[in-house]
Amino acid sequence: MENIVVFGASGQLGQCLKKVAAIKGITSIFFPPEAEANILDADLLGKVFEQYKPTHAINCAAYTAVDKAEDDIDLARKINKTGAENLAIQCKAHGAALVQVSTDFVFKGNTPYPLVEDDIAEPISIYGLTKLEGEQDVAAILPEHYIIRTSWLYSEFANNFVKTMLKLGADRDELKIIADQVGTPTYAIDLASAILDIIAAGEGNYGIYHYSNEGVTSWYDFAKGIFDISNTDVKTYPIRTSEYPTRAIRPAFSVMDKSRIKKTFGISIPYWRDSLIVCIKELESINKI
Ligand SMILES: NC(=O)C1=CN([C@@H]2O[C@H](COP(=O)(O)OP(=O)(O)OC[C@H]3O[C@@H](n4cnc5c(N)ncnc54)[C@H](OP(=O)(O)O)[C@@H]3O)[C@@H](O)[C@H]2O)C=CC1
Ligand SMILES: Cc1cn([C@H]2C[C@H](O)[C@@H](COP(=O)(O)OP(=O)(O)O[C@H]3O[C@@H](C)C(=O)[C@@H](O)[C@H]3O)O2)c(=O)[nH]c1=O
Repeated sequence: MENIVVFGASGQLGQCLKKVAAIKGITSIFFPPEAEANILDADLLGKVFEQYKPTHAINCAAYTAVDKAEDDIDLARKINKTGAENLAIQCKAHGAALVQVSTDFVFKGNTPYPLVEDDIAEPISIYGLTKLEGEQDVAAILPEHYIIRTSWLYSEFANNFVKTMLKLGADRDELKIIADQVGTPTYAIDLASAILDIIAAGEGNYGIYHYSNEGVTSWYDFAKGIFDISNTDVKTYPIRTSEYPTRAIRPAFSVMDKSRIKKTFGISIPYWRDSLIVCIKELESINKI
């Protein structure tokens, strides 16, 4: 019987896991708050593992402020690398497997094809680099790992591109959005469901996996989809990356090939626009209350 502990429980994916676990009727899953389960505090982690005796830990804790990380390297590295390493050490000591969530930003973003798990990771940002370091530490310490790289996460919870666009769309007459960065959005509820299904399968098959929704889009077309589905009336202009300077460089192309996760675990993945419709309906029903 699986016994799961989620770290980073109050973040976007942590909250999605809580919602999906309740829908699936999973009761042996625990969401200790950061004060009780800080991944930088080895003693605290030891106590959490003693208390819950997990068969699986899911690491949703991360430093995700991509631009800020460029100037906050030490903290980004502590959380994304050392925190992951701490969890892998605890899992090893207590016989648990670890789901380590990672990102498309470990790639440079210059391939002419969807990225497979064995493609060379060459991060171009501090966030991407520290996430890759976290992956490498986990893999070196703990063979019983699932490293799941995902991209462009959004949901009804926490901060994300969908919620930012809905807010900006309501406040402004026009928006300029990058059209030459291409990838795939991922509804964090779909990812949470896939993670819980992988754990429930209980068949090992450890390793690196790519997971996003199906399809390909740009940030511009993603925004157009958000405004179309939510009936938001705002003028949008497609722009180049060079016209929207940011502190961190982002990959131009980070579409991931999901064949491995689909084949290994028999997971079917929704098309990105279909999931976006579900999320916006969810947001609309929350806002009505
Ligand atoms: N968001 C995205 O677009 C994408 C995210 N990912 C990856 O998915 C995973 C989940 O991301 P998401 O849920 O969106 O991120 P969030 O930023 O929403 O959540 C991360 C959570 O980790 C918490 N945290 C930070 N430091 C610690 C710590 N020392 N101990 C315990 N918790 C801590 C944060 O708390 P606080 O807010 O207090 O700092 C926050 O609640 C991450 O691994 C991320 O790298 C991958 C691709 C895309
Ligand atoms: C707000 C805004 C953003 N953009 C662009 C900037 C950027 O290239 C893109 C997305 O911006 P954001 O800052 O919302 O997203 P960003 O933080 O870059 O998203 C990334 O987060 C990390 C955690 C990941 O792991 C990645 O997979 C990815 O989801 O949209 C515009 O072009 N116009 C705008 O008005």
